[in-house]
Amino acid sequence: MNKHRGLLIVLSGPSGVGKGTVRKELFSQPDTNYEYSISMTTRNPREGEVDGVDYFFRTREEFEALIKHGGLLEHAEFVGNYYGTPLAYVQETLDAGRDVFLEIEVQGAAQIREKAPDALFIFLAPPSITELEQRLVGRGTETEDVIARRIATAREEVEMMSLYDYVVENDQVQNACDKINAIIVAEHCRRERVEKRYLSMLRGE
Ligand SMILES: Nc1ncnc2c1ncn2[C@@H]1O[C@H](COP(=O)(O)OP(=O)(O)OP(=O)(O)O)[C@@H](O)[C@H]1O
Ligand SMILES: Nc1nc2c(ncn2[C@@H]2O[C@H](COP(=O)(O)O)[C@@H](O)[C@H]2O)c(=O)[nH]1
Repeated sequence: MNKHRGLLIVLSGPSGVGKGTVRKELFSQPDTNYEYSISMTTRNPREGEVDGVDYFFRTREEFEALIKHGGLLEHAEFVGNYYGTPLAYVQETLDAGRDVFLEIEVQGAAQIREKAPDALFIFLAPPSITELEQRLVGRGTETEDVIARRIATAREEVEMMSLYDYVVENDQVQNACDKINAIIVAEHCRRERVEKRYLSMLRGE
């Protein structure tokens, strides 16, 4: 069994900022050594999305049953659909000493702040709200009405960025990935230093 518990990494930010794009780029790198937690949602799959790969697509009844049975680490209702993080996978992976990467919206991140304050919280910020809107329109996956609701929500979400450990602007995908990787490495080093200091204190050094 591994001595260390894995690190829980939470990447959050408004819809359309590029969380999924950045996450896919991070996970396409051969030396990535954290695991992606696949979320559950009640929204309909977009073209090309696969159940069990992009999301676990479930009905509202199935999702609500899981909430009732404590099967989710966090969950939120976002623009009319439920989204949540299955608890068992996160627990098992962290217990096995592997880092887990979550890509979630801000209400869910706030719940994790309460339950797991030692997680690492990174807010992915857009260069501007205008650019955010252009990205959502350019993605072409939502109706005008849903885009307007997501932008209205985004205006509130960006107010929350000061609650995060780090804010990374997604100006260019590769820049954002490099910064996120550097933050994760730095966080591991910081934790090692804290642990060493604590152990030497216990030994009375
Ligand atoms: N740095 C960037 N510069 C320009 N366009 C980008 C950048 N990052 C992502 N995009 C584009 O913005 C759109 C939204 O990106 P993406 O779907 O990754 O956002 P998201 O934050 O995961 O959205 P959601 O939260 O709705 O799932 C996509 O069309 C993507 O190609
Ligand atoms: N609180 C959670 N939010 C999640 C989770 N998985 C994804 N999301 C976020 O929801 C919105 C909308 O996603 P979309 O795929 O419909 O565009 C976006 O901000 C996602 O990051 C989750 O498990 N919990």
